[in-house]
This record gives sequence, structure tokens and C-alpha cells, in this order.
Amino acid sequence: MSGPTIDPALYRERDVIPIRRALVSVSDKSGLLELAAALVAAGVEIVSTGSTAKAIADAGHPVTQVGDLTGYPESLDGRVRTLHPTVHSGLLADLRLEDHEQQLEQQGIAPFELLVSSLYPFAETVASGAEPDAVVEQIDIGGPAMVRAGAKNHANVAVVTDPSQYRVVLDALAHGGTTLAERRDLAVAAFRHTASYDIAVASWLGNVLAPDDEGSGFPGWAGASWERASILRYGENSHQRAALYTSAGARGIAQAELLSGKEMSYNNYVDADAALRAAYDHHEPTIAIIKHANPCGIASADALAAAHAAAHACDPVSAYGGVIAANREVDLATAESIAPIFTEAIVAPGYTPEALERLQRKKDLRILRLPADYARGDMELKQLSGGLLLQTADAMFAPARQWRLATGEPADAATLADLEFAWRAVRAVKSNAILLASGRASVGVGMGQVNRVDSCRLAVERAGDRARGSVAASDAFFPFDDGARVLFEAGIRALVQPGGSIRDADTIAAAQEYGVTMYLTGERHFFH
Ligand SMILES: NC(=O)c1ncn([C@@H]2O[C@H](COP(=O)(O)O)[C@@H](O)[C@H]2O)c1NC=O
Repeated sequence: MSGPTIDPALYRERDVIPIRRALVSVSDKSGLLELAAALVAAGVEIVSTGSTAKAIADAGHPVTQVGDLTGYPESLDGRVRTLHPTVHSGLLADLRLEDHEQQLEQQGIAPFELLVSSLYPFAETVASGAEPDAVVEQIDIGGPAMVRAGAKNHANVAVVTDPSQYRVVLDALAHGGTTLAERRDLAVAAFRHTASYDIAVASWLGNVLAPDDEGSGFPGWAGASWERASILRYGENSHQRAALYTSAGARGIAQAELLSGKEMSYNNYVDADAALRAAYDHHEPTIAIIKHANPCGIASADALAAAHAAAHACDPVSAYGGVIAANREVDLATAESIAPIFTEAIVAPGYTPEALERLQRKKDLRILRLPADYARGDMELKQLSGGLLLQTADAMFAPARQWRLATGEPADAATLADLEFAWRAVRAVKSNAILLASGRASVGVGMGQVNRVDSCRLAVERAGDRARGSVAASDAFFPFDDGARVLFEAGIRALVQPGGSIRDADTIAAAQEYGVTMYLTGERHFFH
């Protein structure tokens, strides 16, 4: 099977095409009257639909109703308006071909050189919580049909789908018409626009109206639309190329505002996202310092500056060149604490003017602002060779009051606060993860090891003398008592871990042996 083929020799060249006739059908009326006035002033005939035509006519401009053009009334509550051969022939005739030109003449149809469209606000209607029938009514049919027709026929027709593109039309009117290059660019944007629109429609149908997820929450098809936001200097390594893509309406690190400093790199984005995950998760003023996507220091305190000092003290060697996240507005005291340390980037919900001024003196420091209520998203995506894994985000968190005391004396309030801090902090550490804490500050972190014993050794080694009297959290259970014994031997006084190993009794017995209090949370927090 194939589509029609046309002899290439029949195509006549067309580059700059003057605009003589425009079809205007827009839901978003912003900028419409200025555009209409410019079109009319340039002698362009405007054909338009219902309320678009009314707005243009009310402003005193001449306009032809699409029903007068087609001889067929707008019907079925607007479901059929521009869906007519007169309209679509005017959009689809390829005037590079003599034959198409003759056919239009025979049928008495005039071509359009411009289509101005904006589709029914489908996504906005879904977001408003409207009833299914109301949402369905906002699935634009005639609009995308016209947009696709005009964009296919970009050799002859310019298509604009957003008021931000009206500037191209105004410039074209001033310069004798649209160029082929402009029409091609507009066609690319037009097809991306209708593709994104249909992804939204297909997603709503499959997710909400008629879910085909068998109750799993994972529909039979997943579509997404990403726009390139920036081209990065390079990727994870300098020989890798990279770009940042964002999706409409998202509110994450990709949307953070860069207030000052060098442009963000690929690794900066990865680390800043990890920093957010670590710091914004806490309720008290908290600082997380990230290196290679892992916290090398994380601390909460009553004041943010104290949190930074404590987070930095965890591992000052690793903190060099780190990325910092703060979950509170950065004040001058915090800025003063951060400024002497070489830092790649900082992200926070805000900065006092003095703090910003202080940090901006470090010309290379990337200073980012992202509101505290940023959205990490309900779903996490991980690309595989040939596929994609989707999972719900790790949003579960068992607070101390839900833990089970497995052995030892119940912890006092301060110890419990440290344990809860450690339990919250350890879930931002790559597995296998062990985090030692004291005074709501990490003092030793063991991360990313292929066995838990090594993570325990690493955490204890990093903590040094500070291990004695600290508390520990483990992101998953201890399969044997060997890892926990490393912690007990180093002198920790309390441990929180999920529990659930068939050898839990061995670890509990070891804790008893060392007189260590141990709580079981019943939930684990692997993070890879
Ligand atoms: N049914 C049709 O033939 C049709 N033709 C154009 N539209 C849409 O009607 C809207 C404009 O309508 P109005 O000019 O009445 O505001 C545009 O979003 C346009 O994409 C249509 N509506 C929906 O499919």
C-alpha cells in the first residue's frame, strides 16, 4: 500500500507567498484584534468561525463567516463548522501544481495562504475537573484537521497555532509574504502542537474515561511530550552531548529559575535534583550537600546557617565542589557560611536580598530558585535499553510513632528526633545506604555499596570518632548481623531499620549484646 505519487518535474517553485486570504479560528482570543487589524490594513480577506468572527466584526473589521463560505451552517453545537471541502480544498491545494490550481478554479474555491488557529482548551478543561461530557466536547476536531492540512501544505500555507507566533505574520505582512523557510518552521511547530494535543486526549481517555490499566494505575499506553529547553555544553562527560527537555506544566528542577552564575551543566542538574530530594523532604530548616547524586552532608537545625555548618562538617573534603539545596529562604548568615566553600550550585525557595548579594559575588556559583512546593511528580521514569520503567514515587514515610521497638530501652526524645532525622535522610542516599547522625546532622554516610557490611564500614570510617554515641539508619534490612555489628562495635547507641529479614533475630540478639536500642519501621527505602 502506498499514498499517491506525483512526478517531481511537475512542481513549480514557490518561496515568498503574499498573504491574500486568511482563515482565522481561535479559542484563545489574545492578540486577535491586533492581528486582525494588521491583516485588514494589508488588504487580507478574513474568513472566520463563530465567536472569532464576531470579535473581529465587533472591532469594526470586515470578516466572512465560514458558513457563508461553505453554504453550510455551523451545526451540531459547533461540531461541524470548518469540516467542509471548500475550507479544506483552500488549505490543501498545492499551487505548485498546475492541476491543483485548475481544480480550484473549476470549483470556484479561493486558496488560503494563512491559517490562524488555537484549539479548544482541552487540557485546561480536564484540569478544571469538568464532567466527562464537558471534557469530550472540548476535544477539538475541526481545528486539528485544519492545522494538519495547512501544515502538510506548508509549501503554500503558513499555519500559526499560538499568539506568540503572530509576530511572524506581522513581519510577513511588512515584507511581502511568508518565506518557505518560515512556513516549514511553522509546520514543524504545528504538527508538534497537534501531536501534544492528541497525547493529552489519548491519555485522558485511557487514564480517566475508560481506564485500560486493569486496576494497576498503569494504562496500556503512555505518551509524553517534551520540549527542548536548552542545549547543555556537554553531558555527563565532555565527549557526550546533552540537552534539557521539559514538559508543559511541570514544576521541578528543570523549571528552577537561574538567578545568577554560569549556565547549568548536565551533572549540575542531576545533583541539584538529588539535593532537592534530600533537603526539601524535611520539615525543619535543612541543608543537603550533594556530590555525584549522593548526600555528603545533610543536617536540620533551628536556623539554616547552623544546618549548613553541620552538613558541611559531616564531610568537608567531599563537600568541595558540591551542590547545595536549602529548604528555606537563604539568609545572610547562611550565605556567609556557604560563600567560603567552593560550590557548584545552590537551590532554595528564595534568598534575602543581602544573601543574594553575598552569593552573587561568587560569579560562577549557579544560584537557583525553586518554590518549596515544587512537584517531584507522582511517577518516576527510568530508561532501559529498549524500554522504560515506571513506578510510583517513594512518597511513603513511617514516622517514629509507627515504629516497633525490637530491643533496648525506648529512646528519649532527642535520640528519637535523631533517629527520625536519620530515617528521613537515609532515603536520599543511594543503596545500599547507611547514615549515622548526631544532633539532627549526618556524621557518616555509607552509600552505593554492593553489600550492606561495606556501607556500614564506610559510614563508620567517615564518621571517625563521631560514630560513638551517634544513631544509625539503614535503608533496608540487615540480611545478616555482620553489618549491624560493625555499627555496634563503633559505638552507635540506637539503630532504625526496616526489619523483615529471616535472620532479624540474629541482628536483634547482637543489638542486645551491645545494649543498643533498635527500632523496626516495616518499610524500606531502596534508592538506585
Ligand atoms: N468543528 C469544526 O469544524 C471546527 N472548526 C474549528 N473549530 C474550533 O473552533 C474554535 C473557534 O471557535 P469560535 O471562533 O467560535 O471561538 C477553534 O478552537 C477551532 O479549532 C471547530 N470545532 C471543533 O471541532
